[in-house]
Amino acid sequence: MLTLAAVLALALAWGFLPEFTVVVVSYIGLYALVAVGLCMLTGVGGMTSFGQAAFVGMGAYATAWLCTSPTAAAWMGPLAGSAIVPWLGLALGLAITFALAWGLGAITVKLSGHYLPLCTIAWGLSLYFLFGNMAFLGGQTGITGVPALVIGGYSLASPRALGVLIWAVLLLAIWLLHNLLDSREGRAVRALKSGRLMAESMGVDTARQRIKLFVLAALLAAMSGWLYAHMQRFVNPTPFNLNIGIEYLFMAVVGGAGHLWGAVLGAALITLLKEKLQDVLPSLLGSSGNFEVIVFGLLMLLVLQRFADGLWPSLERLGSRWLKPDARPQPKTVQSLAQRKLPASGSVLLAADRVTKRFGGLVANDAVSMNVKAGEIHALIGPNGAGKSTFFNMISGVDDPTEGEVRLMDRPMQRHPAREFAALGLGRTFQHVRLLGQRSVLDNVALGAHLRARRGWVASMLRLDRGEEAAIVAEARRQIERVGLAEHVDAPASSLALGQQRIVEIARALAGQPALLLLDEPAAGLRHLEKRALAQLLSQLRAEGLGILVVEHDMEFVMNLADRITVLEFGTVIAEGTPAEVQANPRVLDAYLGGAEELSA
Ligand SMILES: Nc1ncnc2c1ncn2[C@@H]1O[C@H](COP(=O)(O)OP(=O)(O)OP(=O)(O)O)[C@@H](O)[C@H]1O
Repeated sequence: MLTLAAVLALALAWGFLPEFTVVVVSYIGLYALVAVGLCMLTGVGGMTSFGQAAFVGMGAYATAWLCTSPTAAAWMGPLAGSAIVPWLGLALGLAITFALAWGLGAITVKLSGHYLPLCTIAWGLSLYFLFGNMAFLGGQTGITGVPALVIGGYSLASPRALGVLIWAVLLLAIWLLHNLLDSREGRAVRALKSGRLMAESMGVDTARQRIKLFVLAALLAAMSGWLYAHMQRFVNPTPFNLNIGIEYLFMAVVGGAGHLWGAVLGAALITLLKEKLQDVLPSLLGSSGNFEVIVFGLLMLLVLQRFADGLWPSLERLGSRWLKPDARPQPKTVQSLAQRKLPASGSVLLAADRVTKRFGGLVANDAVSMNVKAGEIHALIGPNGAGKSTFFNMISGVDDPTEGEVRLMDRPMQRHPAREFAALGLGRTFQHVRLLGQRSVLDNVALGAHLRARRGWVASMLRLDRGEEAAIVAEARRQIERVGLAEHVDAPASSLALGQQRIVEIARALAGQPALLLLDEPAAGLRHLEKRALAQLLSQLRAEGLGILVVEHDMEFVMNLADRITVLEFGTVIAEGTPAEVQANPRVLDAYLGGAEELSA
């Protein structure tokens, strides 16, 4: 609301603002366009890039070259010099950026940790030097004589006219990105930040999403470069160097990486701050040194120290004291999501045949064979270090067995990624809870339904996915109610107790309508009554025909619930049978220290 009011006020005042202010506000718009792309890349997707300035340069140089080069003019024939050329320049800039960002992204975004930011520095530097060393791009002097944009015969030569286009493009970009974030694809993009394992297990193709995000941020930067070239009317390499790339990152982070309006705030603050420092410092400290760079650096340090999440979240908190957040509109009729036909009760869903996993000399799983059938709860137990988690990884696509075979729904699954397991009907939870802590329970659970819907990025951006999105949200609500967490539906996931977070993970798995559910220590951290409710829920799921495999240390829970139990010790199956058979097995009793009491719960 407040942001809308601010934008409206700016629109009304636009005609009356002094020329200098108009120029500054237009620059803020240009920088903000790059910063919102970075906000998606870094704040939402968790990938840091120092190299965005190079993409801005790509957009600027493409149009500058096309508009001024005699070679380009010869290619264009009668079109040369017409008002359409800058628009062709935009198409050229976006096309080159798209191809380059896709290529660079394919190589770099696979890298994790500090390697990715280092790579962005490397290509950011390379592209910057390329601009300065290419004779046809004018070397260090650059290209002059870039024409003004013309729309429908109306020239955008003045900053006041071009500024309107810049802010229109920025607002359109924010609207599209906001829509994207509020969709199934947006949830998939957000999931990237919590690591590949969780996202892939929900059916998200993480490599593809990361590249798409990277290309999106690069295209926004190129768009900004195009507008910049037609505002400045000349280009040279200086505004596209690494320092500026770092400043763009500052804008996104100071504003509040992950918040689109935070990027606009960051762009405004940093532009105004630099402007003021350049004015004030020389008169205070003399003009012999670049003091503004030093003071700017120190101020950034202070802001980041005080507001680690950026300024926007603090502003939002302040605003929420006076303004109620907009309620999510609830559609009256909701279409239903694709339904999976569950396999017949008793059919084998998962079969592990002599699965062996070696870590160097250590055999974590030694020829483990077991199966899970539809309509049964199968428990996998064993002392610490017995190899349960390793086996869990083998049967969920996280890791491949050294030997042996895993079949899911009768299909061999070697070297298939976790998302293909999810597509075949495997839902899972994690030993160490993997939720997006800042997002609501509803959002987290809705991610589980990712594979039950189809709409992609473009449909999401244009809000053509509303029917499907409403169906996902309705399904997520249904699953949250089913697991008994209805009162927490809008709470951030991290505000729940750890035991409840495990239940949220179960609801998320259920939202995918799995045929087989793998639960890693679901009862850990639950209180007695909560465990009873969980046991009831799992029994109900079994009655509905789901196959459930539970890895669990709580013997009372397991013995009262499971139909069959497999016991692992030192990576080997030492027993398999009903709870009564397992409890009477001397090898099992031996395996558990003081096992007699522990097992006969
Ligand atoms: N990535 C790995 N590299 C080397 N060794 C590993 C790796 N993962 C597991 N191990 C080893 O394999 C063995 C089995 O570990 P695993 O985590 O599967 O046991 P677990 O039964 O799940 O134990 P817990 O109940 O404590 O979770 C352990 O000795 C462990 O140290």
